[in-house]
Amino acid sequence: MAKPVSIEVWNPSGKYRVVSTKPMPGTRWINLLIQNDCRLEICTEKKTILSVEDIIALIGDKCDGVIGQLTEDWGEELFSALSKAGGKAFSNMAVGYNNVNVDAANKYGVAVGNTPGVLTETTAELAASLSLAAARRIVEADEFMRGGLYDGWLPHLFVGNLLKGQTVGVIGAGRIGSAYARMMVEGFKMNLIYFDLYQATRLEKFVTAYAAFLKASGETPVAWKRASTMDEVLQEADVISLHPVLDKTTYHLVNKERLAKMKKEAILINCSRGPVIDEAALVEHLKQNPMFRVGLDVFEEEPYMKPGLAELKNAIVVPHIASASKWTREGMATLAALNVLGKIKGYPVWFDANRVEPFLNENARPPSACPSIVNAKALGLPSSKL
Ligand SMILES: NC(=O)C1=CN([C@@H]2O[C@H](COP(=O)(O)OP(=O)(O)OC[C@H]3O[C@@H](n4cnc5c(N)ncnc54)[C@H](O)[C@@H]3O)[C@@H](O)[C@H]2O)C=CC1
Ligand SMILES: O=C(O)C(=O)CO
Repeated sequence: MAKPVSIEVWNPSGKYRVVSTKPMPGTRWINLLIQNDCRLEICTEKKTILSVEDIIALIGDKCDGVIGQLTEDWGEELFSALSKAGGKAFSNMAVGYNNVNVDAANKYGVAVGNTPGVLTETTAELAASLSLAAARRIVEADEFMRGGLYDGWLPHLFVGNLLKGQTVGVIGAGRIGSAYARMMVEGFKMNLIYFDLYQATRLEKFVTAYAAFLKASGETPVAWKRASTMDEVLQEADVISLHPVLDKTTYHLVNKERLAKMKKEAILINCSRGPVIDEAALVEHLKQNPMFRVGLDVFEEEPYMKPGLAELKNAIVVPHIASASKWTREGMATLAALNVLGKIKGYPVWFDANRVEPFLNENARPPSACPSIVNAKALGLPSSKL
């Protein structure tokens, strides 16, 4: 696409030109921008992943801010183009921003927004769904039914794992990892082992209190442990879910050697980023260990899967849909738009990116702040005292 042909324009006479590289769910984000004197241009090109050239064409000669997607490569070229067009604001419609070169953004003085918090529970719910689906072999059983193979109940038919009393392992116990851990511990009475660079104090308090509740009710209490190494989690847990950010320290965090340390019948879930797992090594491991199961929402080279993965019955694969609930996706769009709008208006940055609820209340005007700017410190942006 040398020049984008299909663009939807809102509020053509608006003072500030804001570009969204994709249509996004809901209308609140559109209304917030146009009520604040923005001319909004939404790229409606029928092409899933826009190239750097496509986005440069969209930015054009004058652009105050861009709302972009995690599929786009926001590096030197795009931040340079945005800066030349007078833009000082970019927001990913995602909490993860491994597609963004923040150093390049800093160089051009462009604020980089992301959308934390609004997708925490939705993403954790998908990780929990994949855990259950893998443990109880739901996808295989569904295919079996639809294939007309069911000819009556049998004692051995699709026998899976009981989660109750087993151990759930979480790697990266931040917002999403902690929410997932709470769901699995409270929902299925699993014990918890986690590994993170930081202590997950609130999560530990929650599991301690829940264990006390179970004990007082005459039930076996759940237990928790903060592992001092990731390998401890891999060796001890029955279900392991990956929730770290993707950076240099987490690239291929789960590789051939680490897979070999896991239990033969373990379940591995990935709703973080594909490259956290060495996917080729995973395919080999799945082939060698038919009782080992995985639930994957993300892939090393999206939208592709490594050869062999699609044929494996012990793998459940879904197309990066962990944050795909209506409320969450509309909220992500709102946060992304408010990041860009806030920077254009010169608003300060919200004091706590973990508490973005005031921006999501549809019945109230959002605070005059940017909800979450990841390079606020580097750019010396003021913080909101609200
Ligand atoms: N599949 C999907 O649709 C979605 C994927 N994500 C991914 O999930 C990631 C996590 O999101 P949040 O929980 O909101 O972020 P967060 O920042 O609250 O949590 C990330 C955690 O990873 C930990 N961490 C960093 N390096 C680590 C390492 N080497 N080993 C162990 N832990 C490490 C951090 O200390 C932090 O606690 C995002 O960065 C994004 O890539 C997020 C939402 C939806
Ligand atoms: O927010 C993210 O990081 C995603 O992967 C999409 O929800």
